[in-house]
Formats: sequence, C-alpha cells, structure tokens
Amino acid sequence: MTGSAPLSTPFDAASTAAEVAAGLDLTGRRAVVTGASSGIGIETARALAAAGAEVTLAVRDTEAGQRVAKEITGTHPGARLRVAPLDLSDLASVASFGAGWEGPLHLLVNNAGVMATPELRTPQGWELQFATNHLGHFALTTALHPALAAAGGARVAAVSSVAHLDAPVDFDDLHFQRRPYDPAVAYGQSKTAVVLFAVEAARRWADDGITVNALHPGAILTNLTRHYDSAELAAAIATRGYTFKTPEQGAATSVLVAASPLLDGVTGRYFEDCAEARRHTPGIRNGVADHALDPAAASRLWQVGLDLLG
Ligand SMILES: NC(=O)c1ccc[n+]([C@@H]2O[C@H](COP(=O)([O-])OP(=O)(O)OC[C@H]3O[C@@H](n4cnc5c(N)ncnc54)[C@H](O)[C@@H]3O)[C@@H](O)[C@H]2O)c1
Repeated sequence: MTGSAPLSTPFDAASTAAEVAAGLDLTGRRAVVTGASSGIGIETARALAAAGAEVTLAVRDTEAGQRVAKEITGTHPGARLRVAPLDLSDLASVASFGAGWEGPLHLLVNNAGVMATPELRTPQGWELQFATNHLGHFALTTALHPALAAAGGARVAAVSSVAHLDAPVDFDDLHFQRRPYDPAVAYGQSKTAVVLFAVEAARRWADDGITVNALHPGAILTNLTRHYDSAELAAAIATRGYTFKTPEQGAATSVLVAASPLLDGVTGRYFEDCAEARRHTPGIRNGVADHALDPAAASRLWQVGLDLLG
C-alpha cells in the first residue's frame, strides 16, 4: 500500500464476475480455486473457465466438485475443469495437493473458508478458523510457490473479509487458550491473518514476479453463514451498512484480483467492491485496518506459520 490514492477500476460493487472477466483471454493459464464447490468459489471458477483458463476446483468433497464441474460445463461447454481433493484443515491433504501439482500455476484463488463452525479445533488443537482460513492456505501457497514462480507473472488472490476489522492477530493467544472463545473474534483474526499473509508474500515474492493481493468479496448469503443466527447476521450486515450481493457479484473482486490486467504489477494490497479499499476510519463503511497491513505483524505471522507447520 502506497501513500497515493487507492486504485480504482471501471467496476464497482454491482459488477459481476462475468462482467470483470468479459474480454479476458486466459487461454493457456492454469488456475486453482479453493473451496470451489460452493458459493463465491463456484462463480469465481465459472468466470475464469469461461475466459479460457484451465481451472482446478480444489475441494474437500470431490463428488460435490464433480457436480459443480458438470454444471459449469453445462453453461460453458468449452470449459476446462479438473477436480482435486483438498482439505485445508488437514496438513497431509495440503501437502499431497502441493506435491501432486505439476507444471506452472498462473492464478491461485485462496477462496475456501469457514465461519463459526460447531467444531472449534483441529486435531493438533489449533483454532479451526485460523487453521483453515489462514494456516491451510499459507501451507498450500508456500507449497505451490515453485509452480507460481515458474508461471512468470503469477497472481494470488487471498479472500479475506470485512470481519478483519474486528480483530488483529493476537500473537500471544492465537488459539484461544488464554481468552474465552469468541467465534466472531476468531473469524476476524483469521481474516486479518489472510491480509497479513498477502502483505508478506507480496514482499517476499516480488522478485519471482508473483503478485499477491487480499480482498473482501462483500456480504453474500451462502453456506458460509449456516452456523450463524440469521437475525444476528442480518443485524451485523446492516450495522456495517452493507446490502447483500449475489454470488456472481461476490466473485467479481476475486476475478479482478486474480486475472484482470488492470491490476498488473499491483501487489500487497486489499480490495473491495472491485477497487482498492481506503484505510478504515471508524464509522465509515469499508476500508482496510492498519493492523492488517502492518509489515512487522506480517513478517512475524509468516515466521509463526513456518514454526507451526514445522
Ligand atoms: N459470504 C460472505 O458474505 C463472505 C463475506 C466475506 C468473506 N467471505 C469469504 O469468502 C470465501 C468464500 O465463502 P462463501 O461465502 O462462498 O462460503 P461457502 O461456505 O459457500 O464456501 C466456502 C467453501 O470453502 C470450503 N471449505 C471449507 N472448509 C474447507 C477446508 N477445510 N478445506 C477445503 N475447503 C474448505 C467449503 O467446502 C466451501 O466450498 C470464504 O473465505 C469466506 O470467508 C464470504
């Protein structure tokens, strides 16, 4: 993030993934979309495939992934889709996905996520939202780094959330062993970690030609919110001044960040509604928190990830 005005594009909150992808020719590009069996991930994969990319749907449930691949091929008969198993909360599964990847990878969309799940921890005892939303994607992206570097000009889109505004990373209690568990704070912390990951990866991988940006897709009714009380959710959305988008609109910023030439060379930034977000000011609808762009926290989190993953 520079001191200059935030980067804008001809697209906005109402734009759809198809509109952002229109005119793009991604023929010959290989893309991975995590969590592409549901919600925003489906529409991200659809738009990238429609633009000619070969898209791997990296999913926990491969039967669901196959159903989505079939449905996308129905709407776009030329779509080139693969389905591969990936469970981000299981490091062996992430390692297996990374080891199985052959050749360059041009576009990686770290889209999968969980929110306020009934299960709170992984078998290692890690807080599940942090482990899935951040650590799993950290492990995946670092495992795929050679493939990204080999692509020349690869892009990583890291799907965060406006919820990052609610919680910096608490380095003294990442897994809620000292403080009472609060699912919303845990989700917010995990999404701050996603932005910090983008900041640090952008810095580390600039010489490899890899750009890494984070984004908030908007508020979209998907399976994500199924563990949440709907009245509580609607109130939280209204308090923030948001209205709901469709999944097609929700995928627009992911497609912009992953593939649009409008963002060539742009790295380490945070986008929302198809534009770079302003620094957050309390009381104003959107923005990115200072705690999510802090280079010292980004560097520290990277080391924490390496230590946790061994
Ligand atoms: N829907 C919203 O309002 C909203 C708002 C802000 C951010 N987001 C973010 O957008 C992304 C997509 O969310 P969505 O709304 O489409 O939700 P969704 O629940 O419809 O999709 C999430 C996907 O992630 C997958 N996933 C969950 N845990 C996984 C794991 N351990 N390994 C692999 N895949 C896993 C799910 O199977 C699903 O396919 C998430 O990162 C979410 O946090 C969503």
